[in-house]
Amino acid sequence: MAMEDPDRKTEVVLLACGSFNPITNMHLRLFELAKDYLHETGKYKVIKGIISPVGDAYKKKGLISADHRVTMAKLATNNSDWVEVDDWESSQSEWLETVKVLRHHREKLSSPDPTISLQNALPLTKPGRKRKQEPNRHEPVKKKNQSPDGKNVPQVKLLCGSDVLESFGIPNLWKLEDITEIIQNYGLVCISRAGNNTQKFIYESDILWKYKNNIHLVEEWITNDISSTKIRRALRRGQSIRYLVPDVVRAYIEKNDLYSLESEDRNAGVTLAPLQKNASDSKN
Ligand SMILES: Nc1ncnc2c1ncn2[C@@H]1O[C@H](COP(=O)(O)OP(=O)(O)OP(=O)(O)O)[C@@H](O)[C@H]1O
Ligand SMILES: NC(=O)c1ccc[n+]([C@@H]2O[C@H](COP(=O)(O)O)[C@@H](O)[C@H]2O)c1
Ligand SMILES: [Zn+2]
Repeated sequence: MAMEDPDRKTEVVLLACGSFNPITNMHLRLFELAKDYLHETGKYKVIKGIISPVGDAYKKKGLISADHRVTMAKLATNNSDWVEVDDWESSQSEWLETVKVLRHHREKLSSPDPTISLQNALPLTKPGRKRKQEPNRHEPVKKKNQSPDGKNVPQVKLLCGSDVLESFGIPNLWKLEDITEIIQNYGLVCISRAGNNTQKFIYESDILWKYKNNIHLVEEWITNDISSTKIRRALRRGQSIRYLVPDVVRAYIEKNDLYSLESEDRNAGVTLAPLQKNASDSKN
C-alpha cells in the first residue's frame, strides 16, 4: 500500500439493504451505532447513510409494496442530516443481489456524471474501463477507491444486523462469489442482534475468517429487539406500535391501513427470489 497520511480518515458511506416492512426505530439506530463505532476507531469518517428498500420482486411473505415502504423510510429519515433513502434498487423490475446494489452505489459515488451510475453490471474487482488511472494495477481495489479523475471516493460498506451475516450460511441464499466480493471489496458493519453468536459464526466460516478484518462487529449495549415482524404482528392484533417506529410512520400506516391479515398473506407459498434464482442457476 502506498504511504498514507495516518491522520487522514477514510470516508465511509453505509448502505443498509432490507425489506423495511415497515422501517422501525431500530433500523434508524443501526446507523447511529455503526457511525459511533467507526468514528471511535479513529480511522473512519462516516459521511452518509443510505437505506435501500428491497423491490417487490424479492417476494418475501408479507412484503407490502415498495412504494409504501420507500415512503415510510423517507418519512422516518426526514429529520436526519446524514441518512437518506434511495429507491434505485426498489425501482428495478427484478430482484437484485445485494452486491449489485453495492456496485451501483460505489459507481454512483465515483462518477461525477449521475447517468453513468446506471451501469452496475461490471464487478469492480479489477481495474476496468473507467478506472484507467489505478496507481497499481496489481493491487486490489479496496483500501483506496479512486474515481476516474484519480480523486479519492468514499468506501461503501454494507450495514446489517447479525442475522443477515448468519444468513450467509443458508444454502442457496447467497452465492459464495457474492459473499467474497462483499467482504473483500466493500466490508461489513454488523450490529449484534439478540440470539446471534456472530463471532462463532465467523470462526466457523473459512471465507468470513479470511476477511475478518473487513467485518466490523458492533456490540449493541442498549439492546433493542424491535423487528418489523413484531410490528406487523402488533398491528394485526390492534396493539399499539407507538415509540417503536417514528410517529410519522405510525400515522402513515394507520392512514393507509397497511398491515392486516391479508397483507401478511402476500407471497404466501412463493419462493423467495434469491432461492429461486440460485436454485435454477445451479441446475444449468
Ligand atoms: N433489532 C435489530 N438489531 C440489529 N439489526 C437489526 C435489527 N432489526 C433489523 N435489523 C437489521 O436491519 C436490516 C433490515 O432488516 P429487515 O428489513 O429485515 O428488518 P427486520 O426488523 O429484520 O424485519 P423482519 O422481521 O421483517 O425480517 C437487516 O440488516 C437487519 O439485520
Ligand atoms: N444473494 C443475495 O444477494 C441476497 C440473498 C438474500 C437476501 N439478500 C438481501 O438481504 C436483505 C434481507 O432482507 P430481509 O432480512 O428483510 O429478508 C434484502 O435486501 C435482500 O435483497 C441478498
Ligand atoms: Zn429481517
